[in-house]
Amino acid sequence: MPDSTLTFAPLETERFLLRPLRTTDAAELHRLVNDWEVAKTLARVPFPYPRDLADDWIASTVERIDEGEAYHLAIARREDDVLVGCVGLTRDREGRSAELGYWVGRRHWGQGIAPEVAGRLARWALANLDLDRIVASALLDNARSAAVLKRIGFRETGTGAQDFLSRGKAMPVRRFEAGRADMVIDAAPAAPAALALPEGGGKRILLVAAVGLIDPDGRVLLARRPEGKPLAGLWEFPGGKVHAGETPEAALIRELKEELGIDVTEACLAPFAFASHGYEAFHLLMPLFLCRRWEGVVTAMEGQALAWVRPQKLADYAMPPADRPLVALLRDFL
Ligand SMILES: Nc1nc2c([nH]c(=O)n2[C@@H]2O[C@H](COP(=O)(O)OP(=O)(O)OP(=O)(O)O)[C@@H](O)[C@H]2O)c(=O)[nH]1
Repeated sequence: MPDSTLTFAPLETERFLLRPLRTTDAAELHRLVNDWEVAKTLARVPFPYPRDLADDWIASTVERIDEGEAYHLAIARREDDVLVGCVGLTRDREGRSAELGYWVGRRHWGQGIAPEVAGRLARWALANLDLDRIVASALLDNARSAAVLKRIGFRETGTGAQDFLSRGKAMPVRRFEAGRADMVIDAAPAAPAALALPEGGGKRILLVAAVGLIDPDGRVLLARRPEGKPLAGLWEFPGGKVHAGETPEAALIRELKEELGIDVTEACLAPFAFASHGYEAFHLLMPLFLCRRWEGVVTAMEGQALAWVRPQKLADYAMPPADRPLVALLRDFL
């Protein structure tokens, strides 16, 4: 888990690297943020901004990344590591939510930096931290920031008031929110297993084969959907779409080799139950097999997080809505 600055792998975007701040960023950070045009839009930044505060702030961001509490990162140009601003996320563990914020130095405005970096951090967070939603706010008269949030998938939820350190008073703000469904980049699943459209229209049926792999201790394998896929960050049973001309068993054997590097035979796949669930863009039909025997070592071939989970603990993992009935059945059966 990227919970430490030692192990926190910088996030890449097309033009920038989002990396932990360093002590050597302090002078440039101070130069960029000690600017009324920037500070006046930020709730937690004083103006004027004392030079020492840059050092203290950088030290605190490093600590908070290590503790997994907040991820305030430098926006650094990939070609020359020049600092152009900051983007950050502060967690509220109880609410399974986090607050997104960002600023870009005035000399770097007009290049579309904010949507590029804020979108990347929000997608990363939903895929890798145990969050269900991200919130953000923009000053009522900051149309530019509101447009950034809308562009990356945030929905406007209302208005409110927030204390602004730079202004020394509470200011009216517009509030925004995004969950997994909002951040999806590629909402429509690829076509392969689309069965014919039902007469009279309606949603197409997507056939997906999945498996409950069970280890000798009776634990079930869950895999986390990686960033970039719909529902990123949710835990699911390994598997995938059934391609045209494939049986569910053949699809599963192929997917288990591709995703987990293991060999499974059809004889070891026992039909167990199925999920039938209406998503917005399609209706999912998903047979779930159980499997206790395979060859090879379970390996995250696509870098996805994996977890062997006791049946009673399955409910602690956020899973796609289609899986809920399957979890209950598994818990009773195992
Ligand atoms: N494998 C799997 N998919 C599930 C589960 N529950 C569930 O709703 N799904 C849905 O079934 C669909 C599976 O598609 P996928 O994108 O994983 O299929 P795939 O591996 O072929 O992906 P790819 O087309 O990106 O290669 C997704 O829409 C996913 O959200 C589950 O427990 N396991």
